[in-house]
Amino acid sequence: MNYGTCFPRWRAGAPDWDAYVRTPFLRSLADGSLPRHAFLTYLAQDYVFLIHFARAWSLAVAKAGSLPEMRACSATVHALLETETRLHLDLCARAGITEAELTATVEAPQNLAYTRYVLEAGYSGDFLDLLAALAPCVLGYGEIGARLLSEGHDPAYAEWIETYGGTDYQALCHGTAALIDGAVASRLGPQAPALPRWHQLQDRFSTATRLEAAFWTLAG
Ligand SMILES: Cc1ncc(CO)c(N)n1
Repeated sequence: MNYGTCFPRWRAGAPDWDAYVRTPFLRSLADGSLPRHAFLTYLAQDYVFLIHFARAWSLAVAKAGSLPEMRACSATVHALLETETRLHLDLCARAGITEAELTATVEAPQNLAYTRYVLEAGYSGDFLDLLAALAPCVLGYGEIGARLLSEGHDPAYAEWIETYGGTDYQALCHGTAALIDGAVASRLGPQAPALPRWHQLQDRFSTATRLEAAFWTLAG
C-alpha cells in the first residue's frame, strides 16, 4: 500500500509488520469464522484504545508546527471521535453492550502498553516522534481494510472491513501520509533517511508496529 514516501520505508524496516497486518484474527474476521465474543472483546478494548488515541492525536495538534499541520491532526481527532468510536458503539449496541459498559472496560495489558507508549512518545519527544508512533495505527488499518475489501470477505464482519477499506478512511490515510511526509521534509530536509534522527523515528514506528501485533492477541 503506497501511502506517501516515509511510510513505505518505515514499514519495510519494521520486522513485525506482517505479524500486525496478516494475523489469524484478521483471516477469521474476513472469512466470517471469528467467534462473535472474540470480536466483541476486541471491540470493547479497541473502544478504550480509540479514546487514548484521540488524546495522542490531540497532543499532536499541540505539538504541530503550523496551522496546516494542526488542521491535519485535528481532522484525525475528529474522525476518531465522530466516526470510528461510533462504529464501535453501534456494533456493540446491536449486541446489547451499552456505552457505559464499554467505558468501564478494564484495559488489557497489551492495550495499556500500546496507548501509553504512543502518548509517552508525544510527551518526551517532538512532533516527529509522535507521528512515527501514530503512523502504524492509522496506516496499518488502512492497509488491512483495503486488502480485505479487495480480496472479498464474508458478510459477518462487513461493516468493520468496509469502514477501514472505505473511501473516507482511505482519504484519512492519504492525508496522514502527506502530513508525515511534509513534517519530515520540513524538519529534516531531503536527506532525512540518511540522518541518525531517521533511525530514531524508525525505532518508534517499529515499536508501535510490534505493539499493534500484540494487540490482536488480547481477544484470544
Ligand atoms: C489497535 C488499533 N489500531 C489502529 C486502529 C485504527 O484506528 C484501531 N482502531 N485500533
